[in-house]
Amino acid sequence: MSDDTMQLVIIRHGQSEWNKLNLFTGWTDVDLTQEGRAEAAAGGRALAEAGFDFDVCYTSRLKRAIHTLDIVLAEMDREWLPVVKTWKLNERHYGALQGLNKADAAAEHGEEQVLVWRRSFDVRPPALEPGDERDPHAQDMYRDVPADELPYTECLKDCIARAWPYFEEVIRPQMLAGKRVLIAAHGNSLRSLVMKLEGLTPEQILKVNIPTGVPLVYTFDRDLNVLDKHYIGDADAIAAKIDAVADQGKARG
Ligand SMILES: O=C(O)[C@@H](CO)OP(=O)(O)O
Repeated sequence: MSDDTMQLVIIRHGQSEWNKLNLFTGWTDVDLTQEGRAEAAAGGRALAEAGFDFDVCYTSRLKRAIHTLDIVLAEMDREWLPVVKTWKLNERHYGALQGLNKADAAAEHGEEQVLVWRRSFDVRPPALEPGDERDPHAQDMYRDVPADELPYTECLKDCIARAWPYFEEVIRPQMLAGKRVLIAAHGNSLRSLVMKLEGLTPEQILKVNIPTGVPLVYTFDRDLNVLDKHYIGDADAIAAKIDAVADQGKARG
């Protein structure tokens, strides 16, 4: 890579237990399935085989992303790299939908409504009630976060409002300093970054689905203009994975 370009690799966690069950997940801290661990390992091997290396890694506070990163780094023999875990890269909070089956929700409320909840830019899912057992205010993992910053629900716009400033203030300076950055995060926290990095409109981001466990490589100039973007892996298999994510919101046929 020449001095006037910057590299960023992002990877969505591998299949989680609730991806497998097709449940709205958000901030629910579920682990990877065996298939999810295998996806993460394949992603790590693909990065190693393509000659990628990193200087610093970022992930969320949720174990499905943390474990994905651990597995990727193990495959690359880079377990010693610094890793920053931040709630700002957590999945979008899915409010009171967390734990509901997406296909059941489509059967009950209609596929259009589920598409709005899943992919609209600025419509929030129904919020958690304060005191709900899923309320992040009551969870040890967020005890250092100011209470007024913790959500009861989030639309993509809300997720961008926390994830993008973190990228701008923390990650971008690392890239400008020449550090090669790897981010392991979630479908919608990564869609937040993709929307801003690529300057997409709300209509364009609606159609963007990120496959599990596949590294996505960006090359930028120093002003963060995208020069190149590509997934690493078999194009047909990746397209099938992207379609599978889009289809999760359909009622069972
Ligand atoms: O349930 C979730 O938290 C997300 C990611 O798995 O799902 P969706 O793709 O429906 O936004």
